[in-house]
Amino acid sequence: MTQMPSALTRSACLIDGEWRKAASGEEIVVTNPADGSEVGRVPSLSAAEVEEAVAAAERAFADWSKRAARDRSAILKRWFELIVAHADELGLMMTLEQGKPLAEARGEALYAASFIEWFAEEGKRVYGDVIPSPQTDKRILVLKQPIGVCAAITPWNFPAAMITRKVGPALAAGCTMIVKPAEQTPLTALALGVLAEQAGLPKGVFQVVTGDAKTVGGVLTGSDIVRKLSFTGSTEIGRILMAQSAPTIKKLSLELGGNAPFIVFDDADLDAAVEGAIASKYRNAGQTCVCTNRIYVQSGVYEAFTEKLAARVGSLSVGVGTEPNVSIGPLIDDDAIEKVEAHVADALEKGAKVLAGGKRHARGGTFYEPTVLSGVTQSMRVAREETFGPVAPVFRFDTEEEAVTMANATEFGLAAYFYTESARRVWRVAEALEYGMVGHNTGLISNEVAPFGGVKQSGLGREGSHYGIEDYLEIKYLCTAIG
Ligand SMILES: NC(=O)C1=CN([C@@H]2O[C@H](COP(=O)(O)OP(=O)(O)OC[C@H]3O[C@@H](n4cnc5c(N)ncnc54)[C@H](OP(=O)(O)O)[C@@H]3O)[C@@H](O)[C@H]2O)C=CC1
Ligand SMILES: O=C(O)CCCC(=O)O
Repeated sequence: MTQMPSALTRSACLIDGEWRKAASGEEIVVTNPADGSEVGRVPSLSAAEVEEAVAAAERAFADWSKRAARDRSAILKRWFELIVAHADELGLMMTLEQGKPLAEARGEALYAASFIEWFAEEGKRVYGDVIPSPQTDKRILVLKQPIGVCAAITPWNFPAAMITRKVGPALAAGCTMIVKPAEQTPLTALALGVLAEQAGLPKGVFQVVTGDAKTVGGVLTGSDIVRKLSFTGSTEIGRILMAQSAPTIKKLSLELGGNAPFIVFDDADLDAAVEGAIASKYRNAGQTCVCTNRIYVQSGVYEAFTEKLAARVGSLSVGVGTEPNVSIGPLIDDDAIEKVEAHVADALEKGAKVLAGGKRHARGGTFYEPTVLSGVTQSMRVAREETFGPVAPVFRFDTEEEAVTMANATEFGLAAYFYTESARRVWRVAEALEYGMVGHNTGLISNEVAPFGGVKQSGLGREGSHYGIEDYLEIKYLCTAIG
């Protein structure tokens, strides 16, 4: 059995510069989704222990926020370099606790590092403003200051990148941050803590706490000291955390569920569209909030596109992420595969047809065959709910207006994609899609320089890009009389 990389593996939480177990001795067992075997254990902290982390973050903020941005940047750069230097070990760790194939996992380690590097630079460019005053004896200035102690609650699908995308801007801005990773993937979060220590981040600036979600989340949302919460995960939990944050009027960044449409017009380059659909749909076995959830294809190319897509999907290999040339690993757990099965069963009952896959993979466990369904309609569950698995339901449409209407018929608004060779259509469709991110002739849109985030019930705020650091800054207006 492949072992976790020992130099980065911790079974204790990083609190106030110390590696601490739960006083109760309680632990959470972390398993490999490929075979259910145990890959590690982490503490299940009590509320009081999480409160200690909050107090330590407040103490650390006093010094960290006062440092020159250049000094914070130098430490973050070292952290970035260490993450890059350990990309292989971090990749292996993610494959073992999350399941994604090694190449994807290593890619995530580098993607995660890119947010630290980017915000190490952006932190030096937090500019204020001088506003022309309506009165001659006054001057009006705008200062930007770090919000204070921040908390992050992160998901299992990107065990490293969803942490660094939040911690990078927070720390660069001068905030301190406590992270609660998902119970399925805490080891990568703790490994980032090991590298943060090596980089010289002062104690209390970046802390990782593990434990029961309601207990930890209750402390982080209830605390008056925590001034901001950043969450990536389901819309359902986002709503709960928003409500829990209301009494203390916390600032919130919420990256929630998606239901991404992928529209292929008659004039699209079909081969490019098929490759885009493969990249967007089957990345991380379909377990990404920006993964295509619904494919809309115009009538003139419907048969040609679905045929090509099904043939290409047939070439994807399913297997354990540590095996060579695997493109699709296991789903995260039983709930995930049961949801995929239920969505496929519902579609088939209502008249859809299987063009590829359509059932659990012969390997057993939570492996599911990459699937293509044709003859899909808006009445099916796959049209309304995020499947979060390797299933591509293909819908048919006739007009541009119809495609846009169907694409927008959802409470979600994270990512959308469309393929067309018409320059006129690019503007019309991009502007009409009610989404925070739109890919034209591409199925991959995420990187550290672009603003990631959604509209409607997909969330609040933007991560990455020069906009991302604003979410960790307060504006202070200074009016000074000079007369
Ligand atoms: N937008 C996205 O990127 C993601 C979307 N999803 C969607 O959500 C579905 C369910 O996935 P799931 O893992 O359950 O996602 P959740 O939203 O439940 O989990 C995300 C994070 O929230 C934490 N959490 C859960 N409940 C609470 C709570 N009451 N208070 C505080 N923190 C809490 C989890 O902790 P713990 O792990 O300890 O329970 C985890 O750290 C998926 O099928 C997918 O559709 C899932 C993950 C990411
Ligand atoms: O599912 C998510 O929330 C993570 C999105 C990964 C990406 O940055 O593309």
